[in-house]
Amino acid sequence: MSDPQTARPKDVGLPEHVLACLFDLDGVLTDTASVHASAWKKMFDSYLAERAQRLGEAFVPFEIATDYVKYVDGKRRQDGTRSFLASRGITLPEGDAADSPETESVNGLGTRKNNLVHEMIAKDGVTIFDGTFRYLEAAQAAGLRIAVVSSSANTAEVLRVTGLEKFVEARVDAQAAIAAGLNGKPAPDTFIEGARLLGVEPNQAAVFEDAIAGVEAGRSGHFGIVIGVDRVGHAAALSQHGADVVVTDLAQLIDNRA
Ligand SMILES: O=P(O)(O)OC[C@H]1O[C@@H](O)[C@H](O)[C@@H](O)[C@@H]1O
Repeated sequence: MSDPQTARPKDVGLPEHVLACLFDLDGVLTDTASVHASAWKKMFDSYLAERAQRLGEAFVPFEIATDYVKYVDGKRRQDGTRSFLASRGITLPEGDAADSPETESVNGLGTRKNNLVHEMIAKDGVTIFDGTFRYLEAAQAAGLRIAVVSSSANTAEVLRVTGLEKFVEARVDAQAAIAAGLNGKPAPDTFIEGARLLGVEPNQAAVFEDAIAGVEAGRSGHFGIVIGVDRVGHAAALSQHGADVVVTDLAQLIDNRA
């Protein structure tokens, strides 16, 4: 349990009642939202092109600026797949986790995309944003507890290859959420679980999110503060959907504090 007497949340630009930080991973701590976005585009474009040809329809590509941000970003893999397909009026069978990448199912398309993510990470590694280490070190020094709450099934791997795992006291990822029967973002369940694991109430925790589904989860869970992290120029949408404050890098919270 964090000690309210010794925690100094002001040092990292957070309100005094905040005792813990719940960080999303992709797009907040690591530049992996862009990796996911490219993999989604590659997978959906190849699927949509093949489908259009088969059905004699026009091919309308997947757009990162609109389709990814609106339907996929921040959600669990299957939820993102289903949500984008629904926006195009396409319904596919769910299938299951064992589906091969060739299977025309929600899980099969998800596997195709996941294979691309693994190829990209193996080839190019993972980039960490400028302010990430500085902010995590400062948050730790300020006595704040730290959890990562991500929809990605690749969370543990990304934390390991980046060396960020040493900061993380609790992790709620796709596997943990599914095992515990928690709803994915935009439901607040996974952030509530992160707060619970750190021994704080939701209103004593700050949520850090770059995705619309994520700030919506922060708002509906009544957390202490929701910090929107805008890496792609969607600050207005983050504010509209639940961010109390929007920054373009975590270090701004230290540099611009009152
Ligand atoms: O396919 P994964 O690694 O389980 O990730 C699912 C989702 O995880 C989220 O963290 C990302 O914002 C999404 O872009 C991604 O699609």
